[in-house]
Amino acid sequence: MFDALSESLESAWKKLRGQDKITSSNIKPALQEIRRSLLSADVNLQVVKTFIADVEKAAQGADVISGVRPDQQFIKIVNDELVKVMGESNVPLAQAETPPTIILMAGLQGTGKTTATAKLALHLRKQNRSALMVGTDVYRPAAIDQLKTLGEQIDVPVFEMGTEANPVEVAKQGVEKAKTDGIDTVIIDTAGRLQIDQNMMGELIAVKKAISPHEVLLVVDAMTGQEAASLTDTFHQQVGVTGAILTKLDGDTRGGAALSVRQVSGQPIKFIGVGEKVEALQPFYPERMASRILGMGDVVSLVEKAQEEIDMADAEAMQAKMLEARFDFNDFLKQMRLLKNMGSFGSIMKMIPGMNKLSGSDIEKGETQLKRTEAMINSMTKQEREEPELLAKSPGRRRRVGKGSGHQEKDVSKLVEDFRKMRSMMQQMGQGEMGMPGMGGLGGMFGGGGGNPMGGQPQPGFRQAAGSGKKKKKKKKKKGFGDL
Ligand SMILES: Nc1nc2c(ncn2[C@@H]2O[C@H](COP(=O)(O)OP(=O)(O)OP(=O)(O)O)[C@@H](O)[C@H]2O)c(=O)[nH]1
Repeated sequence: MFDALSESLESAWKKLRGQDKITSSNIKPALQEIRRSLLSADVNLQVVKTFIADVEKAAQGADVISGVRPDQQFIKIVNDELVKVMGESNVPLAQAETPPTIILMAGLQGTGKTTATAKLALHLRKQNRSALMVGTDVYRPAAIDQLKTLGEQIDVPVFEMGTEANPVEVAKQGVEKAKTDGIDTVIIDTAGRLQIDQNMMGELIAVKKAISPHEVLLVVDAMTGQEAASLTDTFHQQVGVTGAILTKLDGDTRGGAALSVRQVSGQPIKFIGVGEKVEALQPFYPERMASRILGMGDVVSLVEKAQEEIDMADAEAMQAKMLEARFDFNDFLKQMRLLKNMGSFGSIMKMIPGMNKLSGSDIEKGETQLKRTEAMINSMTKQEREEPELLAKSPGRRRRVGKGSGHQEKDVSKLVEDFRKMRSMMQQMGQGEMGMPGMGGLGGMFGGGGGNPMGGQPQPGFRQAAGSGKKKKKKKKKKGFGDL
């Protein structure tokens, strides 16, 4: 089934490919395919409709990006919207200022509530946080036994009062026990029913009222499919949930429930269950789920490709700016952030030929300098970032920026001077000299030539790169830095 879908989606993209830009009419066939794809991934119909409307809106507002084909741009828009709807990644559990943190588990029978209770307890234990699990399912003796077995397995205590007790009382006393024992987090497992039923809801509401939990986690079986939306709605309306755990994602479901749960409740999915074992709990990452819901490997690679093209178009625009000396502090900051996103300064430096012998203290100095530079740029006005000459001309402005960022006027002065030198050097450089498009900015940041906004020693190799002699280029190779 997925293959057939993949083909029809692919043909929809192809139709878009020949267009000049995205328009509301030329994306219609592709939208139809996405709609079909989401429905077959078990996303609720209403949720699909809202999502398609959002994608249409985002596509209409999209600018033409030179060098990027409309189909690539559009698929990226779809992916980004999907990620956006599914919210933040890796949202942590609530933590009470004064322990114990109280977590109430809710959900239908068989969704994996008890297993998820143990998975969470183990997750907390791994973070050196102590946990107590409380079994309030008095209707099924097997439920309490299951919790006790899991508790022994992960070495986490279980509080229970047998099958004659009142669940609200068990929950209250469980919390008291956690307080007395100085436990960090108490997780209350509750009884489920096969379907929503008022007794279950009434009991959950009463337990919640009695213990005022910091977190109410709805456990949803990812195989639930279309039902996930109405189920989430009922739990959220009646009990109020603060997050969800989506279980059984190790199965072959496409995970459309994730989109429904998130969109209906507006609450984050905090974890996913990926197996029966207690270790099989993972943080929720919207990007991964978006790929899974879109379902097809080739769609994922299309998104990656689209991302690459967009980055490349951006890099080319940046390079054109450098060559025309229009490169300003905003661009510089962007390059710095790009560098940060790529990983630690040290790990990137080590990837540069000839730079792998940098000592730990060199790397530390570089990192500190990056932070200082960023702080100074952040203290500049919008106009100053766009026109560095303003700072070059005015000691008053430099003093203000220095003060705002915890530096002295002379530091700002040096940054501006180095930046201007670097920029004029960039202008002199031909594209061939820069190796990869867009990398010139990074070269400058690593302390290019006479201008060195990093504050490190000028790099002879880089300065030579500005020249055009072949001999000089050979020499530079040895030093390595100019290879950038
Ligand atoms: N494959 C898979 N199975 C899971 C996962 N989570 C739970 N299960 C299994 O699903 C079944 C039901 O899990 P339970 O934890 O007992 O479900 P529950 O919601 O507590 O059910 P009640 O106690 O009856 O309300 C068990 O066989 C679990 O091993 C998961 O992430 N993946």
